[in-house]
Amino acid sequence: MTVRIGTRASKLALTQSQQAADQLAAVGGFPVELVRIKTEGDLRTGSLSQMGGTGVFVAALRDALLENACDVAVHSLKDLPTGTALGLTIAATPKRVDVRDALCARDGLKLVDLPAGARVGTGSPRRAAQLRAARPDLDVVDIRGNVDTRLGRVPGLAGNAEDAPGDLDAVVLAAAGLERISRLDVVTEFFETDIMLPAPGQGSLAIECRTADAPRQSGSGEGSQGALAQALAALNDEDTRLAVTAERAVLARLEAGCAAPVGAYAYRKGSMLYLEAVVCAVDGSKSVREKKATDGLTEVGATLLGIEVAELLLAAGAADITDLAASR
Ligand SMILES: NCc1[nH]cc(CCC(=O)O)c1CC(=O)O
Repeated sequence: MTVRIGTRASKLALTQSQQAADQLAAVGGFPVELVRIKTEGDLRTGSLSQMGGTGVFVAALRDALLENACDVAVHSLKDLPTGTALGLTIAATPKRVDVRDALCARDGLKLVDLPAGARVGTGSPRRAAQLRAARPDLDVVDIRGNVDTRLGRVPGLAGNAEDAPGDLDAVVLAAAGLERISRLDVVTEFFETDIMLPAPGQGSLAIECRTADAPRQSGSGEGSQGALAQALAALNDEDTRLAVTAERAVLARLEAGCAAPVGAYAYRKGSMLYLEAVVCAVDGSKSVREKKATDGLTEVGATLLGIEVAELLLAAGAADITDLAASR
């Protein structure tokens, strides 16, 4: 048996798929190969909004799983819509890496050093809103493209000899993506979560497979599981699973679209799961922020925590300060 991992062809996707492949092969003892899946988002160059948002990247991989063109798909969890996919299961969330957003600026500048009017690029309304709240004098510019394209717009950060001049003073990217492609050298400041709450699921991967191949819940006879299911179970990190479950429950309860300016971060400490979430006005003028903890360290407990925090946000006026349904 060779396990086929379906992947997008971007550098970030290939890197994280290869890492998951190596780990699966190591714990499972079976051969693993990568299968490149072309997605609509890779083939077309138009705006993401016209294609239905980042979900298009995910949909092609899910189709490939259901059509048996691959056995496993590795997603960035923050790009996965909160709805479930019929016939598929998120079989593992490996231990999460750095959840923070990171400023990548010219000349080693930190946020406080950027001059008034400095042009800072991000395609994320969540990052734009929190940047503007911290520094209302910045010119936040909407950008898109893969990580290398974005870095290429800041002088000195492209990482190649024929460095383009660059039209931005800085960009904001997830530390996790930069870490995975070994480009943490471009970070000039890591934003702590009090300045910028990350996207729900940021820094975490979701390893998805057909439900028939997925590990069964404990208590239903582990010995009879297939080799793939056992290997997937070994890759799972339960604290990561609880945290991202709570974060994604906030999004789901808010019925927030993929471009809604919502941040959420949960983490387990001892016998408690802590969750903090924010909803912002995109212009940075207002935000509501709530936090809560639970000792219910189960999927259900984490989900209820997310729902409770979402309801606190709604009670505090979240729906009045921003268009929660915003998608692109
Ligand atoms: N939307 C793009 C995307 N999807 C996942 C990551 C990497 C970070 C992660 O895995 O959470 C990135 C790049 C970025 O936001 O800078």
